[in-house]
Amino acid sequence: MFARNAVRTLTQTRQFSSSSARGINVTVLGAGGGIGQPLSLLLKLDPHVKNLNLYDIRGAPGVAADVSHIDAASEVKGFAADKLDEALDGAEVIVVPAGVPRKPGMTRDDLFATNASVLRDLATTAARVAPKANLLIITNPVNSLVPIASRVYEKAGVYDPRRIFGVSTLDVVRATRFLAGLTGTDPADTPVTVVGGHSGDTIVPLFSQSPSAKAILGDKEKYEALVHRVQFGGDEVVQAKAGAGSATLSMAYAGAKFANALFRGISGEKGVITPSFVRSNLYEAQGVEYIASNIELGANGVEKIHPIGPITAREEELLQVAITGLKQNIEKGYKFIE
Ligand SMILES: NC(=O)C1=CN([C@@H]2O[C@H](COP(=O)(O)OP(=O)(O)OC[C@H]3O[C@@H](n4cnc5c(N)ncnc54)[C@H](O)[C@@H]3O)[C@@H](O)[C@H]2O)C=CC1
Ligand SMILES: O=C([O-])CC(=O)C(=O)O
Repeated sequence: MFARNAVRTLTQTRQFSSSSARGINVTVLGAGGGIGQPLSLLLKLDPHVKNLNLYDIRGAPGVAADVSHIDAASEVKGFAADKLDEALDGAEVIVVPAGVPRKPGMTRDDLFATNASVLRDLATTAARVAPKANLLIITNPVNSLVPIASRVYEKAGVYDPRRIFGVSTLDVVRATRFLAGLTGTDPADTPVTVVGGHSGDTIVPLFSQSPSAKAILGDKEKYEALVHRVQFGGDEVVQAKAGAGSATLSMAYAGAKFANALFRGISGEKGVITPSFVRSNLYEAQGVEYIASNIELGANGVEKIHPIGPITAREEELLQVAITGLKQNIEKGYKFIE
């Protein structure tokens, strides 16, 4: 009796929604890591996924053997270091958490020296083997690595700006959770849009667009503390892990959540809207070619970039600070690739 109920409950409360599931081929690059392992687990549970290829320079076949025993429909395969082409063959969505994480005292930009080459090399192969796949970049610094990947695809003659995403969903998840913690509401009822980039003061939560944040907006001290916590939430985890890395579980959740939104868009669901760091003309006039804002996802990736919408004078100030930081981060990426 208990077992039957438990099984039914598990099936009925699938983690991610699937109004229109169709089989999608997904490859994870960096699947053996702190994010890669739980992310692979969550992708295995997503009913949109048909084939799940797990690649890493270390340990992917083991992770794949483990995840493949889970009783979900998708087929899981593991690929060792010298099998990158095979891992990418036929991919429609590529999720990349490959690279080094921060230790206390480091900024995300300090990861550039190592991760820029990792991303450039993986993107070069992805552009050759699966040029039409959607590329979801989790690796930091996102603000610089999305421009690098874009240039790699441009040089390969296969650039489609609608298909390269910087995953900034963890900022949305944090803003939503932290606000709900203050207001006592269910996070599901208090979504927050976060725009800008993914590091420190380039992260701009738009609490004025969340009705439940009204009381917080009126309390300057509380509001500023909340904004700061969203902008530097990553540091909180890095410090608490004390040298053992940065956010992995919440990031795996955020990565799987964004991937699920993309899967739904690809599968034909209308009105799937969430923030992501993408090529955008919203602030091009100010010299910024990439920025996170709400985007609508569809068959070809980014179907529509939504405007920032009405914001407060303080949010406009935060956005201008973000734009200054983003310009430098993007320029650094471009310089590296040239
Ligand atoms: N976008 C976001 O919101 C977030 C991004 N991150 C970033 O995600 C990245 C990964 O973090 P963790 O999983 O904690 O690190 P980790 O060190 O636990 O795992 C990274 C994995 O990447 C693999 N790897 C390294 N070079 C590779 C290559 N050339 N090809 C394939 N795999 C390769 C490693 O073998 C390792 O298994 C870091 O750069 C981190 O800063 C972390 C949290 C949030
Ligand atoms: O803080 C880090 O280095 C990892 C990250 O991007 C986050 O947790 O938002």
